[in-house]
Amino acid sequence: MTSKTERLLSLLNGQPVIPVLKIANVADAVPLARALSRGGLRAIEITLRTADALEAIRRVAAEVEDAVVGAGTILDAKQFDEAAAAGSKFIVSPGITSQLLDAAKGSPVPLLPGAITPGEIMAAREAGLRFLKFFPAEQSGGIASLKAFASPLGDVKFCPTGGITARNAADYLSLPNVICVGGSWVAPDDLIKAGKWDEVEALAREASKLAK
Ligand SMILES: O=C(O)C(=O)C[C@H](O)[C@H](O)COP(=O)(O)O
Repeated sequence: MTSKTERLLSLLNGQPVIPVLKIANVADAVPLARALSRGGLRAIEITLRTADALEAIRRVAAEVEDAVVGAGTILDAKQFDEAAAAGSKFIVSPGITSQLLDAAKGSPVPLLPGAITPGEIMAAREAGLRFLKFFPAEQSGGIASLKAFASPLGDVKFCPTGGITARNAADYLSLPNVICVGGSWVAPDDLIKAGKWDEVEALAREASKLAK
């Protein structure tokens, strides 16, 4: 374990599921983060896939004390810096580039980059990272691939994301090299749009009970 990995793991604090959020309307950010937090999912990933994402991160960081807000879909160093400046406690990327690794090296905010191949995992390892996102998980061999990594790349742990749902999350979490999973199923677009925060809270509560 390197110190950066330890810092990231301590932020996630054993949470089995990281909600991956797409916030179309910035007014939804705070009530959504509160609902997830009430349901036991304090660490959340707000993806930079909408125009309001950075403002959503700012608001959650400022207004939702219980939340540990991270930024997702970070593709380059500029976005890394903007997301960190907005108050992100951690940064998630679908992949890994040397520019991103450089940005993370110069920042106290830990990076969870995506990796799929042994070469990508080894590049992240060389940069001192021992905890990676495995994305897109289901489309990239899923559980079978993660099992195959366990022996040759045994000191690296994963947060599989992409295609994970309430149906298969427990199977991923049962793997020794999986620490948590990421997914959007706990905060579906239709519930956010309708402001059904109690239903989001119920989905979060169910997810937070999954054993790791
Ligand atoms: O934007 C990113 O950085 C991503 O990582 C993509 C998300 O992880 C997936 O969109 C979540 O996948 P689903 O749970 O299958 O919806």
